Amino acid sequence: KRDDDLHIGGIFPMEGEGGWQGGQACMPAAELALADVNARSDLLSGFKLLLHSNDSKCEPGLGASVMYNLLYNPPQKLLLLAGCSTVCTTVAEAAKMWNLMVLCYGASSPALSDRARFPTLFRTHPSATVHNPTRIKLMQKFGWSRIAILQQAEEVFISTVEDLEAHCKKTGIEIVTRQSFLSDPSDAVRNLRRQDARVIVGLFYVVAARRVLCEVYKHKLYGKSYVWFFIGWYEDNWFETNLEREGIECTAEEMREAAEGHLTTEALMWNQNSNQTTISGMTSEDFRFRLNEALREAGYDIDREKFPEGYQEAPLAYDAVWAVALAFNKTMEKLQKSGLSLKNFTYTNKKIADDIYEAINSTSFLGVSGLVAFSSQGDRIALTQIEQLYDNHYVKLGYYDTQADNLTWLERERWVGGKVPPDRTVVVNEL
Ligand SMILES: CC1(C)CO[C@@H](CC(=O)O)CN1
Repeated sequence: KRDDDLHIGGIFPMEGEGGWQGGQACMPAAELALADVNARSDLLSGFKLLLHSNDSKCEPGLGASVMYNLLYNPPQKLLLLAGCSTVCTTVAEAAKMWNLMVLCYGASSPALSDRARFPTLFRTHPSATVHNPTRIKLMQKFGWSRIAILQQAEEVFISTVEDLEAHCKKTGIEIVTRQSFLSDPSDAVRNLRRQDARVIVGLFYVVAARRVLCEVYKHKLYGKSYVWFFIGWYEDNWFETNLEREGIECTAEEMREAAEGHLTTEALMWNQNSNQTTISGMTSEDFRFRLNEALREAGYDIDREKFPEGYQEAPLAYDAVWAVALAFNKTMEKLQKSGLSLKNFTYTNKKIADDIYEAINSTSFLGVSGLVAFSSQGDRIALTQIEQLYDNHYVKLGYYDTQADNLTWLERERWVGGKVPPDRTVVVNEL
């Protein structure tokens, strides 16, 4: 039987200047998944899944024009894959006009968790708010009920802080001060000292993080009386690189001293149980091996750690294609009962769109990024990981499963002063 083709559009940030150019590793990962699902005789039998890709440079404007090209040029597309929060916002807001599902493999903005604005959006990349229940869990574990927030004035951090404040209200954690800055954090950090902040959650991109850390050093807002929560997806030695280039006035030694002991939270994007076989038949380490092969062929010097952007998120793109293939497979079976197939889909056919929506909404499989399942708002349900920096390297402290409220703790934490820093000045009454 001639192979019929099912077409999907792919919008990948590849060669842009700003933002996240994660398509560099995510597009090869998506192509690996495409080859794998098409090789499966038990999936989409009689059909081949084809991906038509273009570069958005992580620019919403270019992303929109790429989307229109994909939609107004044959063959008709059944669904769109996209990356970058800004591009996903634009694409997902428009896609509903064509009854198209949008699967985002690289979008962390909390604003996307909005079914009113984005009725057809799903994402294998967790929202930035996934860190918040983990932060709260750690505060409760260490008895911190008085915290401060320091954030960069960027949309993703503003909406993450709003979600964190809601969690704090619910759990009786007092926020003594919330300081924000555009690009120079010096006043904000000085205000933290004035408010006697001791447990501080920091939300900013990595360049701003280096500026913050140097101010923290200058104001001595570190050491045995302070606990900092930073974001865990900066590169490992972020606090001692690019200091000259970015005009950081602290030395690498001073930055290391200020960074000692800080905690980080991040969403898990690679299945931790590296010998667990996933739906593709691979373990996440098998996937890493094949991805590295593909990236070497694309010219990246993997063996000298020259990874392309998006390497961390590559499993999310790989699993996004599997989620599409499984959803299409489920939809085909359903349509077959009424003598139809996905070939009957048109941009005005809401009925088939609803079938595809329902199929994605009920997704649940073990991918290379872990269990793939979505919340009612289309958000990826993900585990988070907690690490601590000491002796200049990150040590895994544990994992948190928000759904099950289950904290796996490895008892490896170490505190500069030898005990858990208190969240406020402790007055010792001389007896
Ligand atoms: C963890 C990170 C770096 C957060 O930003 C995502 C990109 C975006 O949200 O635009 C990619 N993954």
